[in-house]
Amino acid sequence: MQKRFLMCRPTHFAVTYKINPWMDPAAPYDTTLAISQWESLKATYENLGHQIELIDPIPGLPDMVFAANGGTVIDGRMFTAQFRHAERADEGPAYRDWAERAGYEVHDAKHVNEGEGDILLAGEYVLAGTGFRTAHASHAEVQEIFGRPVITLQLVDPRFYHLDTALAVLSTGADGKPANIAYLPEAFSPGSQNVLRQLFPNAVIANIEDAEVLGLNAVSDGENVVLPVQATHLAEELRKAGYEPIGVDVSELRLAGGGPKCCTLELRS
Ligand SMILES: CN(C)C(=N)NCCC[C@H](N)C(=O)O
Repeated sequence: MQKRFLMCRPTHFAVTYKINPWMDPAAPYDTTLAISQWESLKATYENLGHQIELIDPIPGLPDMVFAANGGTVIDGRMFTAQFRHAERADEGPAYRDWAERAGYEVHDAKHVNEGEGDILLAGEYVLAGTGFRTAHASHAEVQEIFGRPVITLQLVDPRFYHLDTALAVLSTGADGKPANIAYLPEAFSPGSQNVLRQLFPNAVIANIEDAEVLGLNAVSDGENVVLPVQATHLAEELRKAGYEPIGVDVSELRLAGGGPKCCTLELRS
């Protein structure tokens, strides 16, 4: 199923502050390598037939490459992001302006939420993470704006601070398969694990080694799943479940705590 994605070239990528456990401002990073890894990710999507839109990177916003945090776009409406940390605050208006210029109906967030980092459409439900970044109060905003049932999921491990570091949507229901996900159970509270088991009895279960290379930060079109090449166990499980795993190396971006999905905001008209 062909998709439309918004991406941001990591021209100004850097690790100069620490807002998640993956980031170490004292460690070396390589912006040139980050750019070439990102170019390969973009080419991977294009080879799969997906359409890519680009937003201009802004100097001084080193995490802007993580476009998935820039908002949530469903049914031609954008719910804007409001970042938890001051270091990323200016990204919200930048993505908002892009959406307005592109003709989306823009709905401004009243509460902290980090876009598709924590808000994922999975069939008839919107799965919404909370615990580290996105405020629980924003889940009600999402439900009101998109008119879809929102399922709150409680994240419990600071390494998996966004929902899309612990859970990937594999099929949406719109791609001819029943909605399905892959996830790391222990990244969620016991109650949330029960909810996920009930809603997705056929989910692909990842292990901690997959999650530790951000393997669940994956992008699926219902058939092909683009994921970090280092997540070999998850790739095998996906293959067994009938998906085609496509490994990409975005290890330089992992130094900031992001993977393929983080670089990819889905635009749903
Ligand atoms: C799942 N998504 C979108 C992400 N995990 N995004 C990466 C954000 C990385 C950034 N340094 C931060 O900590 O906000």
